[in-house]
Amino acid sequence: MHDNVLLHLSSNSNHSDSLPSKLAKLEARMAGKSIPAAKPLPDASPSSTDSDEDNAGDFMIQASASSQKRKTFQMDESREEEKLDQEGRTTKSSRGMGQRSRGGKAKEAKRPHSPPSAKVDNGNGAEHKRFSEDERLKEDLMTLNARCAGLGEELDKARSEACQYQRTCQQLEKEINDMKEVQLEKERKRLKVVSDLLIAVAKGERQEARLRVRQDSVRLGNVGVMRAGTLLSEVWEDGQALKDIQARLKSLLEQKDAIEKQRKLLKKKQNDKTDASENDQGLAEEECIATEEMYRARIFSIKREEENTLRDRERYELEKACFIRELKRIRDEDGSRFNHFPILNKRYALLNLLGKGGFSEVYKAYDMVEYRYVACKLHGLNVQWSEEKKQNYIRHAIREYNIHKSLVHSHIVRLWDIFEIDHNTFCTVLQYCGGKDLDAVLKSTSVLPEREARSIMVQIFSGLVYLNRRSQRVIHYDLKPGNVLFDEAGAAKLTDFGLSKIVEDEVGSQGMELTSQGAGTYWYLPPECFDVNKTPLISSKVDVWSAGVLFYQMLFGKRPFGHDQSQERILREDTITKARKVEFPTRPSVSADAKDFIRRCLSYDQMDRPDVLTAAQDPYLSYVKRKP
Ligand SMILES: Nc1ncnc2c1ncn2[C@@H]1O[C@H](COP(=O)(O)OP(=O)(O)OP(=O)(O)O)[C@@H](O)[C@H]1O
Repeated sequence: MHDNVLLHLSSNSNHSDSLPSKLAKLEARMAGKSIPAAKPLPDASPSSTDSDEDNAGDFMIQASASSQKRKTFQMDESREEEKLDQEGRTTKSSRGMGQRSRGGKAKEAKRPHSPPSAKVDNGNGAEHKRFSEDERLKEDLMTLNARCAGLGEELDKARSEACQYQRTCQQLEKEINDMKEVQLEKERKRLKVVSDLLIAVAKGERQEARLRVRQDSVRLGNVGVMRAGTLLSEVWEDGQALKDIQARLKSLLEQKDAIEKQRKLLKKKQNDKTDASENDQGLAEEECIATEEMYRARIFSIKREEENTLRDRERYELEKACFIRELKRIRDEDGSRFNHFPILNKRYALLNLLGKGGFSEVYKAYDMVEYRYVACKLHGLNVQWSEEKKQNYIRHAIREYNIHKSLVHSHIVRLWDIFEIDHNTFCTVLQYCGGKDLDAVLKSTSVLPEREARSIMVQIFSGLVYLNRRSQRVIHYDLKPGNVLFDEAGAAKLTDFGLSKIVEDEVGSQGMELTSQGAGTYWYLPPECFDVNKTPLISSKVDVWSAGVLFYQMLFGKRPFGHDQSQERILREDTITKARKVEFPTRPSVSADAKDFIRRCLSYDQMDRPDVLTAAQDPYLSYVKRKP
């Protein structure tokens, strides 16, 4: 805005810049009066001007030039006014200028013009005319001088205003930059405070975890080191709780034995008293029956106690499994090269280790850009691997990333980010699930009530349906308890798409070729994946089988096929290839509908097994009862 005004004023000043020199010339001419007085004034008519250029002389030329300039000046003024009006920014000074110019015009209008006279024939008339011309020129000169001075003043004022504006702008710019710097510094401090607090909390949690483990190890046991020759190996040493349980069981057994002995003695006594009197016999029999009843009651009570103690032992085993898991986690955390609370990629503050997989460590972390907890999965390439193997692993991870990042569903863990840490390590950033994974749940409770297990199945199938309704269908292929996570609210979410397959559009109803045979966790894979005679054709029915195994495990605390077998033994003994019929334990009691659903999911032949979309519609998984 100010620039416009400036430009405008400076253009005016340019215009008036020429004025002083012109005025000086005019003044000089007037002072010198070098106009030849004897020369008659030319006829003012346009035709006479044309015909008599010598007679007209310099003065007339100047005069006509002067009036021409006046006109131009007036035009300039009116243009200037128009322009200012248009911009709606008429300053006070320009208003003054306008008034002045209007005053000037008024004067101009009042000023008697010297009409070209047809009868200029005597000296007096010419003298008079020259005099009035001189007067007019003087007046013009004064007006122009005043105008010139006014414009000069305005120019100075505008220049000083411009300088002021410039200084203000520079000042403001500096203030903005200072404020930005302060803001950045504050942000840095804030993040530092946040990360320091998070780290302090995480450190506290670490200490607490180690203290708990130390305390629990007295009760639950510990891993000790055993030396056999030069070989050192780790062995589990039972804790006091198991020793107490076993001592209690032993004592109960001894008590039971003692009572049994006494019972036998009593029986023997009864037999020996057969020769006593009838009366005595009656009394003795009464006594014997009462004693026998007492022994029986005692044995019942011992058995009850025994059952309770066995339950305690079961609980102990579950606690021990969790304890060992925690021990392993702490040991992995202590051995991790990321255990010093680093900030990765300038935004992820690593806190505590959540767990370690085959080739990865998963840390709980805080995203300081999005302000949320995340799980950072650090994939480490083994430095001893060949370059080809490393490239293979990276290709595999990128493939997994590309599949997983596009999945957005409430029952699928979100994948937010991926970045490189160093030449041999990269990190994927996942949605943090604050609950346990299903594996940990099953290690701590062995079986789940049917209602709870069914709800988890409904959620798993919700995720699977999403995978099968997308334009690019996905077979998860690695559904197992460790790949079902729970968030803080208890919602189940599928994760780990490392083995998943994309079903291409042209795949027929028979399914797609399984090219990566041998991968996966065998307890959870269907028979078709073990077919060695031909390249198996697979479909979403693989995930239906795995879901059936998961459901069975949640309800009965064990896997339906090869539960106690190692992966290697499952392959060697063709356990799954022989898994034609699923058997159910009698306990715990589970509804017939649940068993039927499991049977459908674990149909040996793919043709008989429902696909994901059909299984998800199963009445057993529907909370809304359908009308028959
Ligand atoms: N998004 C997550 N939120 C919270 N915990 C997670 C998350 N992802 C993984 N974990 C935990 O981190 C641990 C290691 O996970 P990871 O997926 O690396 O292991 P895994 O599945 O046991 O191994 P692998 O992938 O090699 O089979 C597990 O205990 C898992 O519960």
